[in-house]
Amino acid sequence: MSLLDEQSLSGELAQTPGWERQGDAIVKVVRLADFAEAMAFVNRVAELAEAADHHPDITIRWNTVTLTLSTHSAGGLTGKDFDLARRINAL
Ligand SMILES: C[C@H](O)[C@H](O)[C@H]1CNC2=NC(N)=NC(=O)C2=N1
Repeated sequence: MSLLDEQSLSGELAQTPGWERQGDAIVKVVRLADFAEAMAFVNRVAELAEAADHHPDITIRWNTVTLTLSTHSAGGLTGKDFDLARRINAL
């Protein structure tokens, strides 16, 4: 999977609402009702990540989940990140 150039990144971001670029990654912050809902959401993300064999960095602070996606093996953003981001958006 090859790194996306700046023009492709802009196009992908425009099709991936709720995610913002942070350097070599894209980030989404999701607020749930409470910690239990945050954990349930993270577990659904985990299922998608396992199915895709592509895994976000995840932090959980009570009801707030921060997902960070980057393709570590490529050293930056690839189509895999945006594919998974859009699957997460569809949850
Ligand atoms: C062996 C396995 O396919 C790799 O380690 C995968 C797993 N999940 C991954 N997730 C992410 N975000 N980047 C990777 O490069 C990556 N590599």
